[in-house]
Amino acid sequence: MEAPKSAHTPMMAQYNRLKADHPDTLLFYRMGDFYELFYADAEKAARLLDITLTQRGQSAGQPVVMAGVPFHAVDAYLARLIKLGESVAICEQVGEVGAGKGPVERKVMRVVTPGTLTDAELLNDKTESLLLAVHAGPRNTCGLAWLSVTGAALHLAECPADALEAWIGHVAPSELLYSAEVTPAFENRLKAVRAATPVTLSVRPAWQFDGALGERKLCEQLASASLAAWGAESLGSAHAAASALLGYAEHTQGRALSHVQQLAVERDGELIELPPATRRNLELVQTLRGEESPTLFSLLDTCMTGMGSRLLKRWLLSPRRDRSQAQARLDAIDALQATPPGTTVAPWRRLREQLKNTSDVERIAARIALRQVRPRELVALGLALGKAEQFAPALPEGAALLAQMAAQMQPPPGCAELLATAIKPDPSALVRDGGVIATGHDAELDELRAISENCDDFLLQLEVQERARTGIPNLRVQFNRVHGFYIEVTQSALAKVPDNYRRRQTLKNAERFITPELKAFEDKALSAQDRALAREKWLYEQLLDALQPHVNALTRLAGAIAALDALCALAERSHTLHWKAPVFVAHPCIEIAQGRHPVVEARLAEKSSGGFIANDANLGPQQRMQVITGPNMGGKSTYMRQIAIIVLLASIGSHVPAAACRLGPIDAIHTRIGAADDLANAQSTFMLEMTEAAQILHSATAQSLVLMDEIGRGTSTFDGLALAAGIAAHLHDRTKAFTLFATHYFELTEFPADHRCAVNMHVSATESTKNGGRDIVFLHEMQPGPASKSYGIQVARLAGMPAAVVNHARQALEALEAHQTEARAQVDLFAAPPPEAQAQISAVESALAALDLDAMSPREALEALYKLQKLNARERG
Ligand SMILES: Nc1ncnc2c1ncn2[C@@H]1O[C@H](COP(=O)(O)OP(=O)(O)OP(=O)(O)O)[C@@H](O)[C@H]1O
Repeated sequence: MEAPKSAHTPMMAQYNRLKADHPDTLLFYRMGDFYELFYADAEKAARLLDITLTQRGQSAGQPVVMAGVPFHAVDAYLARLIKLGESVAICEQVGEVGAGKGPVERKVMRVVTPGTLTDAELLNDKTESLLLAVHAGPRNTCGLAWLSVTGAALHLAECPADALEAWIGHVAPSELLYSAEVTPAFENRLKAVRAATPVTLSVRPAWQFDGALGERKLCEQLASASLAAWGAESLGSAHAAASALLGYAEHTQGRALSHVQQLAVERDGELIELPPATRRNLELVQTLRGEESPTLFSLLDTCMTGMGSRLLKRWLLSPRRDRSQAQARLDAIDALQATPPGTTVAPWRRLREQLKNTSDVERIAARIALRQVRPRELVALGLALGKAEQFAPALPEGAALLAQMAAQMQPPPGCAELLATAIKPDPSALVRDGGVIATGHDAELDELRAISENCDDFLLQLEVQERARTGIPNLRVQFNRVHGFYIEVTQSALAKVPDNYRRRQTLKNAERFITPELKAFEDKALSAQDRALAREKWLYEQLLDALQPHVNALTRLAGAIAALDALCALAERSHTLHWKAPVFVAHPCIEIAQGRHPVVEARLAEKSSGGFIANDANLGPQQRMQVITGPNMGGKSTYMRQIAIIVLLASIGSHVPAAACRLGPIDAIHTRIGAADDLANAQSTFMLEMTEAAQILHSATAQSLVLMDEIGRGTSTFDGLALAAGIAAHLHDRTKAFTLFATHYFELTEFPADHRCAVNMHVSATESTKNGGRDIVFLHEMQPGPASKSYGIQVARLAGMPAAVVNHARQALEALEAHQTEARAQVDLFAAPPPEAQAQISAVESALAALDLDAMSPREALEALYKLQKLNARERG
């Protein structure tokens, strides 16, 4: 019976079933050599990838709209879609073609999403792609759980609900999961995060955020009976987030993440706070224009491996308040820099040579666990294991951290040998092409290969034999992939062809034949090839099984190599850029001798445009605030930023660009610099400026470093000045943070006069003798005291302002200055505001407070209530 017109074709019915399981994901449906997309997916893909949209045939009475990409180029298309924040479900043909009646069996093998990437082609070597799940828990706390699918550690944290954005900023995920049942207000906050940073939001069903399930899954993952060893047993909200996180990661990979066996719990208050504004303003990993270089990280990262770069970036963005870890790294750098007696080369140099070309053991280990590893990666892993054996003996003694790493540097026993004997030294890229398993690893495979390899000998022998038998001297016995084996005879010799030759193919000048003997050989050879390929696939799976027990040790080894690489890079940077070790002290201070801004210094060196002028900075209990004045372009921002960067570098355990540095405890680095309209959040420059300043005033403490650059400039002069004065006073009197306060308001140079922990500093500049003293020369030196002039007009002249405008401005300035001196009212900008009126306490309230309720009998309580009522009536007249 014919199917009704309204029914889908069997293939489209299969497609629809698969698509129903992945409604929000583009479905790549494998058809032969193409991945096809249908209907709305096809339209979307055509738009995003600029591929052709076609219509073919009909299903359910409708034309089938489709678009496709060739399977061999799929990685490039995936990369583009992922970059645009899309997710893709990859559906493969898993059944035998032509085995059954309907379409070949298909299955979604994995889902590629921005936060769960595993393919080397899609991942950036130096950047982790993180998946974060957030859960709005009870009592105003949020649970967070995050991981990198190609890493070994799962992270948990709980934070107050209002700190969620800061935590998301700290984790910087590529993809964020949240429950379908969060409140609209919560969802709006996440959407605001997405507007400001490139993160894909993925909504998951509410039941997946289940605390009990999460705890169970975590225990399973860590092979532990409880989470107590990690101090994570009571983090219910984080468990709920972990449940969704692991569920989703497993769903995308189509299997459990057996390699994730480490847990790290991050607690509020352990890290030095680096709010997103600070990361941005200090250009830590991205320039203000959004580029990857020049940044502090691009300057710092001379790591030899991707693992090292990723770890160094993590160190840079997660400095700890407790300095023991930083001190351990500093000790390790010392040991790496000390040239051992009897040698001339510092250990870091030799180790960096050895680290060169070491493959990404961390990601390869994860891909082994996920069974996605490619043959060539296994060869690279084998080479890395060989190298790893040399690292531990080359590590210098005397640093606890290095000793700890040496213990983890032992490659898992037997792993290198297994790889060397199982995989060919130069295997094909893909297992399905064959030529992957080494000769001698499996007798059956060797035998099957021998049959096809002996082919050449057999064909030669047959050729000699048939030439002799037929008397055709140019007869050839050959093979091609399409037609198999054949005997080729030219037209002129056809008369001599024996009876047992069967015609196989006619060409222009020749005929091709087959004989029963050749046919028998063909069957054997071809089936041997097929069987060899199937055997190789099976052996590869066996090899992956055999490698599973090594995954844990490989991951530990990868962590140790990455740490060694990052430490050697820090040692190299310190040597090349003449940095010095900081010293941590317990009392509050930031003391820097001859500090430099490393990125500006490098840029000046590149352009050979003069040396960088180093400057001291001294902040301590008696001098908590510097009010910094000086001309535009004088170097105020550079000076302030360099102090923050030196503090940060010291806090991660790096040497610093200074002659010396002593650093007391630091809990946060806050910055309010520059003014860029936040169009995405529809905030004006001034609004943004005030929002950021308000956040700083709320969260900074006496152990925070605060950079305020030209606060108040986004509004009228009086408003701006008044606000700047108020903010300075708050930071000085209440917050007591270490504050660098750069300003163009000269009035603020009076601030230190009656604020004893503030001092004036200025960047020096002078007028050149050329051009009638009208040009300015920046000296970039920080000097005590306020600046004498602002030189705005000279800077404008330097910038190429037309002479007429400059002259006009100069005259106007003279007039303004004369007027201001006469009319300046004596306003005390910094006078404390009158105390807020104390609310009067009523007689009823004080009587109520005086009652000792626990000591009263019910009767006494009733009497007291009558009295209070009477009192209230009297008070109200
Ligand atoms: N210490 C220094 N040594 C050498 N060059 C410097 C130094 N500090 C700053 N510069 C140079 O001066 C330029 C301007 O510096 P910076 O932006 O810090 O000035 P500014 O005083 O903050 O200016 P504005 O008030 O306009 O923001 C820098 O880009 C750099 O090239």
